[in-house]
Amino acid sequence: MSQKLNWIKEFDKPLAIAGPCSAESEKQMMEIAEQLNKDYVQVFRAGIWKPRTKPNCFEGVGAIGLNWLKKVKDEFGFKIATEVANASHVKLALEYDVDYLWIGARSTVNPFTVQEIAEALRDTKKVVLVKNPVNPDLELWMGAIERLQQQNIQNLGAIHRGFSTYKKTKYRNNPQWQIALDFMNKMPEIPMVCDPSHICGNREGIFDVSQQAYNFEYDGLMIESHHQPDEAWSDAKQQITPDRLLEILRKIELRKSDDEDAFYHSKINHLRNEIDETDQGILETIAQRMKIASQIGELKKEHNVAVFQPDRWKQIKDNSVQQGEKLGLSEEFIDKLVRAIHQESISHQNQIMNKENSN
Ligand SMILES: O=C(O)C(=O)C[C@]1(C(=O)O)C=C[C@@H](O)C=C1
Repeated sequence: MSQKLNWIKEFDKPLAIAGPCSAESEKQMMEIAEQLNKDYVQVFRAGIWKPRTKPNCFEGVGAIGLNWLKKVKDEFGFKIATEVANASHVKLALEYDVDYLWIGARSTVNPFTVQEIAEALRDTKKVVLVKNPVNPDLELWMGAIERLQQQNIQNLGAIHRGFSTYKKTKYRNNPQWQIALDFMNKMPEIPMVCDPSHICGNREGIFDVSQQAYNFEYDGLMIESHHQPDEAWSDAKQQITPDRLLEILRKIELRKSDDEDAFYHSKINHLRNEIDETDQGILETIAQRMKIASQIGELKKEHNVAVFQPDRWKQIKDNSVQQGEKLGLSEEFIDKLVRAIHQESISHQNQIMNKENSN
């Protein structure tokens, strides 16, 4: 936490940004603001301009909603936040003294858009948060932060909202935690906020994803909250009531980076040694497997047989998934692991084939 940018240290509790997916009416905004617990929620969010997948959907109330946001700020003392997707949104949001502006996942993918927003925000002291791009591209996410830094914008943060997939998983947007963890490693000063609403796409998973984020020492949460979630004009399935939100925020456990306790240290060091030895064994086993694959490669070359053998590959994959299940390893993990091993194996065999060809 200590090396993080100062803006995140302003609050005595972890950052919680909450409020409706979309501003719908002044009454809706005031009712939600009234119901959100001020001890746990510091920032009130509402979408004013909504980028929607399909045309003819509700695309946000537009600038009028900024009046309602401003009223929430004045009457309830929340800081206020909204999404901006172009320079005119930025201009209006600044006019209405919006405190936190975020760049949405569909904007982060486009460097022209990010550049336009960054230039419109030049020198601002407002907090600017960048959602991960919809596609799993760490460089694009970091590149957006760099564009903002180049415009002398210093109060920056990132929002992890998960990544689109063609094959639907239990998540609306697959978290792919490793990408966010890599981001935190490469930009340790940038606070990381998790958006479990967009990761889950439903109400049920929000606690687990939020807790997982805190298990990784994230700095805050952005959770969509509506006084009548079923009636919401956008993303109804993933919004939760202010009461449920409070329950979640109270229940979540925070984690620290380390513990001074001597017993903890000796125990974890011992276990980490065991991990190192096990990893060494895994690598030796994989290297041994590659030697066998190379022998198969030589044999195939002699007999003019193709490297890729779809039936055998399928058999290996199915067997591994079955074995993995017995060992408590997920199908998703086994699938990735055997694919990586197979890819390395066929690349060894290709080298053998090509080397002999060029002689
Ligand atoms: O069984 C083979 O033919 C191999 O070359 C081994 C192997 C593997 O590494 O598992 C590699 C390539 C084939 O597509 C199938 C399997």
